Amino acid sequence: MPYHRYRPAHERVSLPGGGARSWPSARIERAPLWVPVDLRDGNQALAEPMGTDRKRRLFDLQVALGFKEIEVAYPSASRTDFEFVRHLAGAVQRGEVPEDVTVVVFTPARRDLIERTFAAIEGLPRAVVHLYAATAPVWRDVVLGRSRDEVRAMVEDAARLMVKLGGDREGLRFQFSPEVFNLTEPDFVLELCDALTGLWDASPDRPVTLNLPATVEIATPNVYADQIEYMHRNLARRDAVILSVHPHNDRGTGVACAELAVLAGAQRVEGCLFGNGERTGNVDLVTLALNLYTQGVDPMVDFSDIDEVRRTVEHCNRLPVHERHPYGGELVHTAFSGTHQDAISKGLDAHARRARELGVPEREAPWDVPYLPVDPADLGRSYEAVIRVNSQSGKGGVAHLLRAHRGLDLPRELRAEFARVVQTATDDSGGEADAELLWSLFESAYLAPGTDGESVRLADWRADQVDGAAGGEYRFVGALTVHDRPGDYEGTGPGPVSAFTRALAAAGVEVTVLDYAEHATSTGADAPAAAYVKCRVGERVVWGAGLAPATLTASVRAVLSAVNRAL
Ligand SMILES: CC(=O)SCCNC(=O)CCNC(=O)[C@H](O)C(C)(C)COP(=O)(O)OP(=O)(O)OC[C@H]1O[C@@H](n2cnc3c(N)ncnc32)[C@H](O)[C@@H]1OP(=O)(O)O
Ligand SMILES: CC(C)C(=O)C(=O)O
Ligand SMILES: [Mg+2]
Repeated sequence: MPYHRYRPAHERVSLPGGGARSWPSARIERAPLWVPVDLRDGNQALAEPMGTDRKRRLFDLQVALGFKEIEVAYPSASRTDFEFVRHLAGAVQRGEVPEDVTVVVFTPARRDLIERTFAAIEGLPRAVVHLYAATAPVWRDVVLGRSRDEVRAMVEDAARLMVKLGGDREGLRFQFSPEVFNLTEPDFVLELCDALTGLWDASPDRPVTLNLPATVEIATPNVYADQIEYMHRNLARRDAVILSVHPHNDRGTGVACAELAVLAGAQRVEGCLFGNGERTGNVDLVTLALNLYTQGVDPMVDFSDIDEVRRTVEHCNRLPVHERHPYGGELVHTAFSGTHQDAISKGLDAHARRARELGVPEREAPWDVPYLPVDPADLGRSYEAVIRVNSQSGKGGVAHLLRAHRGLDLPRELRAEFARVVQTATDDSGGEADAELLWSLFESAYLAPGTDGESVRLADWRADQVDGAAGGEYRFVGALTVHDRPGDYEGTGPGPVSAFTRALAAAGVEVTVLDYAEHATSTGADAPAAAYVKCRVGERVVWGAGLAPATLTASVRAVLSAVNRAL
């Protein structure tokens, strides 16, 4: 590959002065103003741009999520976009849009298109008109065919026209974007921006938004941060400027660029939900907002039902969101691998314990679960999808699913034994074992072992405490069929299980119970019981399990399960 055709960023952009920068040691302690541009920048990148219905649906979603400034259209681009702004003007007048929400419309620096833009916002009580012009050298030379002075004249003419068309209108503000800011000479951007804030008479009461796009990413995020900090420190009328950024994602570092830009002084970030947009997309506002959230900072937008947000965005864009997309992708809270599942399962248990100790609901307890940077429940996700089992999984994940879906809390050794059963099945199928499949594997391995011709069958049994016996001796009496030879047998022992093993011994089946556990499978007096026993049957050591309404029956079934598995 001819890499020598490309030049490193430092040969293409350089900052005057260099040196002092404060962003590396800054922290983000509050959310910037997020401005979704899905309905303009995102929309212009779709094969089938949105019509009024889809645009309105996305707009309503953005309002519901809490965005306060929303770029809604490029009204001079198409009838569809123009009509959408007219539609919104009607909606605002009918009181369908909250009063603290402002719409932004986008225009190039061309007289006819600016006039059309102002016609679109007629009757809107609050709006931002966003002017853009290409300012970077290659764009000046190749696209516009204008010198720096000519570009400045073009931008100033456009800005004056905007003042003429709406300068004294209450509720109207202006915004400027020097296109491909990150490739433009810093002194030229400064010159243009200062000219515009002067021409538009920016004041703290009526600030101008200066939006500095990384239209095409070309460098590592620290370079963008330096460029933003340079503007932050050198802009005139700084207190009358809302410093905004607009990263794209060509190098896959749009999120990093936006975060470093905020550290460097940006107050406003434009982007799209789940990162739709030109080429590799605009920066993803969902990721940015939730990155803040998971640092304990109020993101000022609400993603507590992230799947609904994703579905709506997918519907409106007619584009899928990748399964691995940060925070919102189908699979991002799911672990398939054994050691991750084990850690998550232990982490969730520890979290529940911590909440109990603190006396707070689990949703309020501090979050510290391995491999899960955010509590899926905070995003409206259930824990069910967190752990999924395939051939890469181990006992932790298998045990977690059986507990979550069937209330079975297997003893540690049994987990390992059953995990091997599951591993064989998933290796054979090459696929996933969902909760249903796990249950049927458990049933056939433990609850009905050898059903087609069980070696030992039990019918008509009872286990009673022997009256007056010291220490509460038990007698077990039952009809046992061993290798198709039926007979009535009995045995006594200090507990019902040992009494049963003696009856088995009388029938010729030597069983020693090595370990035993039992529990209710849910809460409540009627909860079915589960019992697990580890037995030596002849030369073999195996686990058995039993489920029944009563603990005693579950225990007897567990021994029988072990015996049949061994034989
Ligand atoms: C980085 C960004 O996202 S910028 C936004 C890009 N978005 C879009 O382009 C979507 C909507 N665009 C459109 O519908 C059309 O391009 C229109 C209606 C704006 C203009 O259409 P047309 O008049 O047919 O022009 P065309 O689409 O070919 O655009 C190129 C022209 O715009 C000029 N131009 C490009 N940017 C600007 C600007 N910011 N201000 C003024 N003129 C500009 C180019 O120099 C070129 O002019 P030329 O024809 O004299 O060489
Ligand atoms: C803000 C505008 C000009 C834009 O979409 C970009 O530069 O990417
Ligand atoms: Mg853009």
